Amino acid sequence: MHTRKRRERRISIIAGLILVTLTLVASLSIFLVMEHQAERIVNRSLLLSLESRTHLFDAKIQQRLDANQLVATRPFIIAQLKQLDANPDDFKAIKSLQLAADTLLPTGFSLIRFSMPDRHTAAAAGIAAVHPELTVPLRLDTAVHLMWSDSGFVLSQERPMLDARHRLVGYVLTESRLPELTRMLRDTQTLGKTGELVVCGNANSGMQCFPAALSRRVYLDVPLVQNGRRLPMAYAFEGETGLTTTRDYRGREVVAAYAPLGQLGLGMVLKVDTDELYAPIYEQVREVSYMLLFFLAAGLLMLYWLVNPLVRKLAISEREARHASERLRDSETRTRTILDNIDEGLITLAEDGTIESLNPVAERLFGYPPGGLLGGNMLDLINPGNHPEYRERIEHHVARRDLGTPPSSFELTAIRRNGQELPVEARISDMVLAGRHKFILALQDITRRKETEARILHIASHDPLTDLPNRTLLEDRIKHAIHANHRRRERFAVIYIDLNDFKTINDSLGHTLGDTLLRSVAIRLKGCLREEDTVARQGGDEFIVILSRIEHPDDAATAVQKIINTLTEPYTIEGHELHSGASLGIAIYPEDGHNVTALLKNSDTAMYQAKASGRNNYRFYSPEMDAKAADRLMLENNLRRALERNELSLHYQPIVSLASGEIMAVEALLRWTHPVMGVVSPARFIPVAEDSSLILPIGEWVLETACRQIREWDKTKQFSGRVVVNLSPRQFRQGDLVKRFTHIIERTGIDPQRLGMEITESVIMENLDSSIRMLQSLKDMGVEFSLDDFGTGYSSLSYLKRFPVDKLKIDQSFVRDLVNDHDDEALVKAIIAMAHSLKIRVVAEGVETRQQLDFLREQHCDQYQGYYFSRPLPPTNSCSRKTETMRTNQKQTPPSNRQD
Ligand SMILES: Nc1nc2c(ncn2[C@@H]2O[C@@H]3COP(=O)(O)O[C@H]4[C@@H](O)[C@H](n5cnc6c(=O)[nH]c(N)nc65)O[C@@H]4COP(=O)(O)O[C@H]3[C@H]2O)c(=O)[nH]1
Repeated sequence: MHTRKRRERRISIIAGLILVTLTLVASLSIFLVMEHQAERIVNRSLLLSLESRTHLFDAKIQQRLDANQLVATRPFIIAQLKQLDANPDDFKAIKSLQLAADTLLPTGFSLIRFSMPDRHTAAAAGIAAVHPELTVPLRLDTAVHLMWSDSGFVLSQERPMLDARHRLVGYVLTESRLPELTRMLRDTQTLGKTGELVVCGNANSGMQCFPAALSRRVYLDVPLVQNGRRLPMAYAFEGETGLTTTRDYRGREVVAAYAPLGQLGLGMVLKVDTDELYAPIYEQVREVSYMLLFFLAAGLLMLYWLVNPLVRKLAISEREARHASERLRDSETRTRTILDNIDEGLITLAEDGTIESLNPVAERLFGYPPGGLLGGNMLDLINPGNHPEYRERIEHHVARRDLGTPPSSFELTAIRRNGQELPVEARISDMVLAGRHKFILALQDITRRKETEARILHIASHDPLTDLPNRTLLEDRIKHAIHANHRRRERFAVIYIDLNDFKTINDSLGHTLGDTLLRSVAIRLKGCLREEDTVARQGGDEFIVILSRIEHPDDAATAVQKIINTLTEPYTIEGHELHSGASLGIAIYPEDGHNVTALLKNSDTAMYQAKASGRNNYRFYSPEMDAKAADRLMLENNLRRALERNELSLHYQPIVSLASGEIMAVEALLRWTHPVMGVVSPARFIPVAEDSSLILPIGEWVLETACRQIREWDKTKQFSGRVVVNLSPRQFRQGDLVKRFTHIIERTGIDPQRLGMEITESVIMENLDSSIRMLQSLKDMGVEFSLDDFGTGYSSLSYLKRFPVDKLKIDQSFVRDLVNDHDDEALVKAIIAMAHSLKIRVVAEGVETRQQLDFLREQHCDQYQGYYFSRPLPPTNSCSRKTETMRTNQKQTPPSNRQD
C-alpha cells in the first residue's frame, strides 16, 4: 500500500516537473520568438517612420526651392529689375517690384527681397529671420541654408536672377518658415516619451543639430564618435539608411534609425530609448508570462485533479496489467507444468490429423525425442486395425461441431517409434482456436491396467491351486465349444474326473501334501491332452476335461483311458509313494446334452456310475444313469425328514473280550427304516448324509440316543459296559464338537466313562493338533477312543504315538481273509504287536468264524466284534446274550440268529 502511494507521488512529481519544465521552455521560446518578432516590428516601424519623415522633409525643402526658383525666374520681375538696373530711380519699377514681393510673400515665404546685382535692395516684403540659432548650408548649387530661428525651421535661399541673355539682373532672397518640419521635429509623441527626431547638418569637425524634442536646443560641433562609438548620424551623413542600437548623446541606450536627407548634406535620426521601445514587448511578455504562469498553475491543478487520478488509474491499470501478466505467466507456467507432469499424453491435432503440439508424456509414450512428432500424422501412430474407430470418433466430432462434448474414452493400440505396440486409452475432445477446429487427443498408457485386468481375469477364471480354468471359465469354454461345434456339426466330450482315494490321502497326510497331489494331477492331465483341449478344476478332487472335436465317441474312450493310465501312475510326494486312480464320466455333445448344464450334469452322473463300479473306471453317460442320480437325490430328501419322522434307530453290536468272553462294550450302529423303502443300509445312506451335512444333526441324535440307552441299561442293570458311537469326519470338523458333546452328556446325565467313540485315522490327520486337543479333552472326561478301519489308511506309527487313542480296530477287510491270506495274517499280527507296544488295545472287526477268532486269540488280540458273536441288535436284545457269550467261548460254530 505504502509502496503504491510512494510510486503514485513520484509519478505526480515527475509529471509536475515535466509540466513546469515544458511551461518554462514554452515561455522562453515564446518570449524569444515574441521578442524577436516585436523587435522586428518595432524596428521596422521606426524605420518606416523615419522614412516617411525624410520624405516629408525632402518634399518640403524641394517645394520651397521650387517656389524660390519660380520667383527668380519671373519675367516681370526680371524685367523690372532690368529696368531698375538701367534706371535706378525708376520708381515704377521699384513699385512693381515691391508689389511683386508683397504679392508673392503669402505663397509660403516669410521674406522676399529683390536686390540689384550690387546687392542693393530693390524691394522687400516680409520679415527676415534675425539671428538664427543655427544655420546649416545645404549642398545645393544655389546658396540655400536651413536655419533655426524663432524656434522653427527657416529655409533661406538666394538665387541670382538672369535675363533672357543670362545676364545677371539682380538677386532674389527668400526665406520660408517650415512649420510642418518644425512640428515634425517636435512632435514625436507617437514614438513615445523618449522618441526623438534629430536633424543635423554635417560640419567639418562634427555635426550641428537642430533642437530636438528632448534636447530642445541647438548643438554645434557635436563629434560623430562618442565613447568610441560612431553616432548613428555619422552613418546618415555617409548616405546610409539603417537601424542601430547604441548610446545617444545622453549616454542612454537607444534604438536609432538613421537616413540621409536627400543630397542636402543633412542627416536625420529617429531614435527611441530601448527601454521604452521594447517596453510593450516586455509588457506583452509579462502578460504572456502571467498567462503561462496561470496556465502552469492551472496545469498543476489539472495534474492534481485530472491527471493525478488518471495517473493513479494508469498506475492501477499498469499494476493490474502487471498482475494479469504475472497471472497469465503463472497460469502458463502452471499449465505447462501440469502438461509436463500430467501422466497423460496430450496431443493437439489439426482437422487432417496433423500433430500441432504435444506434451513430453506423449513424446515419451511414443518413444520420440522432443519435437520429433511435430508435423506428423496421428494415423501413423495408431495400429491400422484401430483406424476405423479412430476416424469414426473424429468424424463424429466434426459432424456434430458440438464443442465441449464430454469426451468418451476408447482403447487404441499405439505404435511406438521402435515398432512396439502399446495399449492406450484415448479420449478425443475438440475446440476452436483462431477460427480453426482442433482436436485434443488425451492418451494414457494402460499396459499396467491391461496386465492387471488380465491378472484379475485370470484369477477370477482360474483355480488358484492348480492354475487350471475354474468352473466359470470351464462353462464359458463349453459354451464356446457348443457354438463352434454347432456350426461345424462336430462333437466334443465333457469328461468328469473324480480322484480315487484323494480324501483319504488328504485326510491322512495333510492338506499340503493333498495340494501337491492335486497340482501333480493337473500337470499330468495337461500333459496327456492336446493343446486345444481344456482341463479345469471343478473343486475338491474333481477335474473336468473338454475334449474338443472328436469324430467318434471311441476317440473319447481312448483319451479317457490315457487319462486313467496317467493318473494311476504312482506319485512320489514328500517321500511318500502315493497311489490314486480316478473315476471318469463322459458326456458327448450333442448326443448327451445341448447345453452346459446338461453336459456337466450328465458327465457327473456318468462319473458316479463309474465310481460305483469300482476304481479307475470310466463310463459314457446313458439316460438310464439319471435314474441312479435321481435315486440318490430321493434318498437325501427322505433322509432329511427321517429324524422328524422318527425313522432312525440304533442297533448295538457287542464288542467281546477274547480273554474272558465278556461283552466289554457295544457299538451303536445306525438304522433307518423308511416307511416305503423299508430298512436302508447305513452303507447307502451314511455317505449321502455325509455329503449333505445331514450327518451333523443325525450324529448328535445318535450320541443322545446312545446316552439315553446307557441310562436305560443303568436302570435295568442290564449292561454296564461302554457304548461306542461312530464319529463321522464331518462331525469331527466342527469346532464346537467338544462343547456340543459335553452338553449332551451333561443333559443325559451319564458317566462319560460309559462312552466310547470311533474315529478314523484320516479324521485326526486332517488337523492333527486341534484333533488331538479335542480327543484329549473328551478323553479327560473319561471317554474312550478307538481308531476305526486301522490299516486301510496311511497308518503311521509316529503319529499313532501322539494320538490319545485307547484302541485300534483292525478293519474287517483284513480279518475277512485272515485264514487264507498270509499278507493279511502278517498285517494283523504286526498291527497287534505294534499296538501293544504302544499300550493300545486291539479290537478285531468282522469276526465271522471260529478260525478267525482262534487266530486272533493266538495273537493276543484284546477284543473282537462280528457276526460270529452277534450281529448288531436292537437295545432290548443286544446285551441279553451276556451269559450266552460266556458259553460262546466254547462254541465252535457262529450263531444263527440274524436280526440285522
Ligand atoms: N460282513 C460283516 N459285517 C459285520 C460283521 N460284524 C459287524 N459287521 C458290520 O460292520 C460294520 C461295522 O461298523 P463300522 O465299521 O463302524 O462301519 C459302519 C460305520 O462306518 C457306519 N455307521 C453305522 N452307524 C453309524 C453311526 O451311527 N454314525 C456314523 N457316523 N457312522 C455309522 O456305517 C458303517 C456300516 O455299518 P453297518 O452296516 O451297521 O455295518 C457294521 C456291522 O453291521 C461281520 O462279522 N461280518
